[in-house]
Order: sequence, then structure tokens, then C-alpha cells
Amino acid sequence: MTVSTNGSTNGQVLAVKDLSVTFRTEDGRVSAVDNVSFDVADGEVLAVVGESGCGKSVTAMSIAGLLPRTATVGGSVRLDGTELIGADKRTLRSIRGREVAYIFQEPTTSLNPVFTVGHQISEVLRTHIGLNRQAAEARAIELLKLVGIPSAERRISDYPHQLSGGMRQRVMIAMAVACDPKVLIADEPTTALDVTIQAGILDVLRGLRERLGTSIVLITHDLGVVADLADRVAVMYAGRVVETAEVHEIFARPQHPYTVGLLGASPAAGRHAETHRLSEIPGLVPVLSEQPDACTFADRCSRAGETCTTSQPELTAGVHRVACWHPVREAVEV
Ligand SMILES: Nc1ncnc2c1ncn2[C@@H]1O[C@H](COP(=O)(O)OP(=O)(O)OP(=O)(O)O)[C@@H](O)[C@H]1O
Repeated sequence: MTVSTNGSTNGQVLAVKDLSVTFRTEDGRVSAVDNVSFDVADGEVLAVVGESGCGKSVTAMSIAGLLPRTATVGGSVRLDGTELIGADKRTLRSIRGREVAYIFQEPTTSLNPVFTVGHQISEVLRTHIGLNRQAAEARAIELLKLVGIPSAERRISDYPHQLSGGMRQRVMIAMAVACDPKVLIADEPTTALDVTIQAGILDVLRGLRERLGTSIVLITHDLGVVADLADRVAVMYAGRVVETAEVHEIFARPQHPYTVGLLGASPAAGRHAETHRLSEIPGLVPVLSEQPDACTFADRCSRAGETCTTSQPELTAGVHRVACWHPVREAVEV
């Protein structure tokens, strides 16, 4: 993989540029995502991390065209060169599910309880690719095998409630990759599952990337998942990307004080390895509509100086990019 100086990669399949999302609410307009830019290369796994409410899901939903009508979206999301923001309904319909697929956290809510899993996968294949009933069923069996469901020929006639949570998540993944999407968005794909089952789902995702070359945008709170699967990481805070780098760089040399905090990294304290969860950082994520012209993390940051309270830092250029006036340059112990 070749990485250019502006952090973009050759063979990039997804290019998000200056993405902004606001929502109309009863209390006025609230901003959820502010000027977010990143690229995802062919077959690359980009992990998007950050505390709850930082805009990870809204960013992902903008890419998949899943935002509600109350949302106003600005900027650009290009999938293999095709602009998705402002695209007509027909373009979006042909792209959604086919070229960009979304795996939700909770498979039970996304599968229809009254149809067999075989029927649901076949429907995707018939609608999007126009396969006939027989071909769709044969392909559905192949897909169930691909995601590691044993006795796929028999399981295809099961209803969702007859499957365990882990198996239902595998079915969701099978449906998501049915049309061989270029980008798979996995929004906390293992959070709702037992720890023992999580590893199997990660294996499935790894296998998809290796066998099908699928690019994955992985939203997670789990640092173990990041370390296991991601090539690159984008750290979001208050609707912005505040740091992005290759995964080993993020763990070895985090530069944004927020990233350092999330990793639980400090010369004194080791990472919370027993849970692999992001560390708690004192204070709250600010509401974006109330943002002053300042670094949004300043209130919670031990390194904040005067500039941080009067001016918003932009992401630096390069491969390891950070938006901070006082980045951490010294080695930290993670
Ligand atoms: N439909 C909506 N209307 C108004 N505000 C919304 C809507 N959806 C999301 N938001 C707001 O946008 C911000 C970002 O939310 P988002 O769900 O992207 O966060 P997140 O980082 O994915 O959090 P989590 O990890 O909890 O899923 C939050 O402040 C949230 O309240």
C-alpha cells in the first residue's frame, strides 16, 4: 500500500472529505459531525474510535445513506469516484446494500423474524443482482458457509429465533456481503455478543477482507478489536477526527492527549488490558452547537494552554495526523 503525503492512499475506494452533518431538533439545529475527512484503501480496515456521542455512527450512516430526514449533510463522500452526497435516489438505491453494506450492532432487530434466513439472503440476491430463486438459494448456502455457519444446507431453512446470537450476526454479515460490496461498515459488530463468540466474528471479518478484498470501516469501543483487525485508526472527538495514523503508530506513539487518554496510556498507568475497553476520561463530550472557537477537548485536557481556548487546531498533513496545539511527543507506555 502506498501512502501519499496527505494521508490518502493509492487504490482508495472511499474518500470522505469535509463531511458535516447537522440535525434539526426541537431545540434547534445540532451539529453531529464537523468537517470529517478520511480515505479507505482497497482491502483496508479503518477503525473509527471515540467515546459515545462523538459522531462515529452518524459518520458511518452518512456513508451508507442511512441518515434520517432531519439530517442535513455537507461535504463529499466518494465511493470509487461516485459522489454519494446529493446523489439522486436511484443512484443511492443501487449503491446501498450493493456497494456499501452496513452491519448493525444488534442482529435481532435487523433480521425479519417471520422469514427463514435463506429467504432473507435470497431476497437480497434477487433484488440487487437479479438471481433466480434457485441460483439465489445456492448462493445463500455458499454465503452461510463463507461466514462459518455449519450445516449451511440445513440452516438455511431456520428462522432467526432458532439461531444463537453469534449465528444471527454471521447471517447478518452473509446478507451484508451477499452482493460483494466494496465497503462494509461494521458498527460495533461484536458488542452485543458473548466474549467467547466475538473472536469467531472477528475471524469472519478478517476472512472477508482476505478472501474478497472487502474494505471495512470498523466502529468499535474495543481496543482489542482495533489491535486485531485494523490497519489504520481514526480517533473522533466531538464530531471531528482528532488523530489518524496506522494502527501500530496509534498504540505506540499516540499524539493527541485524547487518544492517550482513551488508550489509558501514561508513564504511570498501563492500559486497561483486562477489559480492552477505551479508558474513561474525566469530563463530558461537549455539545457541538455550543462549541466556542477553541479546541473542543481543551476543557478536559491537562496540556491545554491559551491557544487551545481561542483557536481550533486543524489536522496536520502527513501519514500520522493530529489536530492538537500541544501534541504528545514523549514516549508513553500503553
Ligand atoms: N437523529 C438524530 N437527531 C439528533 N441528534 C442526533 C441524531 N442521531 C445522532 N445524533 C447526535 O449526534 C451525535 C453523534 O452521535 P453518534 O451516534 O454518531 O455517536 P457515536 O460516536 O456513534 O456514539 P455511540 O458510540 O454511543 O454509538 C450525538 O450527539 C447524538 O446525540
